[in-house]
Amino acid sequence: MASSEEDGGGNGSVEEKENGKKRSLGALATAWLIFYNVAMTAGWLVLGIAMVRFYIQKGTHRGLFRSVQKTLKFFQTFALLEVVHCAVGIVRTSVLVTGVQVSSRIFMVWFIAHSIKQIQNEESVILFLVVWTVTEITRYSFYTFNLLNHLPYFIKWARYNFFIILYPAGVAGELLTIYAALPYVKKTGMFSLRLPNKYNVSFDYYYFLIIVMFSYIPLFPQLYFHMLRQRRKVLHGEVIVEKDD
Ligand SMILES: CCCCCCCCCCCCC[C@@H](O)CC(=O)SCCNC(=O)CCNC(=O)[C@H](O)C(C)(C)COP(=O)(O)OP(=O)(O)OC[C@H]1O[C@@H](n2cnc3c(N)ncnc32)[C@H](O)[C@@H]1OP(=O)(O)O
Repeated sequence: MASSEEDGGGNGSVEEKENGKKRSLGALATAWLIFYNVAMTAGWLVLGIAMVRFYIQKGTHRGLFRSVQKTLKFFQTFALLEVVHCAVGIVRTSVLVTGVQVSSRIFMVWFIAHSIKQIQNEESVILFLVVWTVTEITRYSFYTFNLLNHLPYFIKWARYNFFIILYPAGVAGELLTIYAALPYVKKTGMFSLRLPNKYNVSFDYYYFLIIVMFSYIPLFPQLYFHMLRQRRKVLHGEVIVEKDD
């Protein structure tokens, strides 16, 4: 998975550097991105406030996922547009990096937390929810202020430092949640297709989940090192020289 610098990408501000020159992002694209990022910041803020209020009022995490799930599903699914942004080139980040990040989140929301009610009260669900919320409030406000050319340093700092802890914590929450789902999936055979059937195809969701868990081993470091490279570039001004080949 190439880094965005290696792709020649990794830029979505009003003015983009291209081959050493500055390139203006169209007014329409900029306006859309500002709208998108403001909406996403607001959405994740609403989610964060709802979680804090729930915990203060009820004094427990039980029922928290259920109470915030509509907002979570809406805004996390809306993030599919990020892959579109990369694909159409208004945000020059790698489609692959963004695709892995967004699809793993969509998978967690719809095919794990939504589909398996029995695991919704696990502490690990709250762990990834809190981690995602802090990450996304920081990330979308970073993009918004960056597009407006008024980026406070502490937001930039938070964007490129919080992930050092939050990424492994989020991954731990996600993996523990999938792990907690395994016995239920095995017992019920959900989303599985057994032979014989008219399609002559068999699929076992239980083993699929185990493969997904193992796929974190090669994929997560790629995302983490991508962010470390972004951090070096943005906070320390390091230029990553493209290879000729
Ligand atoms: C079907 C089953 C699939 C199962 C797959 C299983 C494998 C899963 C392995 C992966 C595990 C992931 C786990 C994960 O979910 C856990 C967490 O998220 S924990 C929380 C911590 N996470 C993070 O901090 C990362 C959050 N995500 C991201 O940051 C991005 O999604 C990522 C693509 C990883 C990196 O983003 P990007 O490359 O864009 O980096 P930058 O933020 O530095 O941006 C680069 C430039 O692009 C501009 N940009 C990007 N997006 C926008 C936007 N929306 N609006 C405007 N501009 C944008 C940005 O400003 C930068 O421009 P510039 O260089 O000018 O500053």
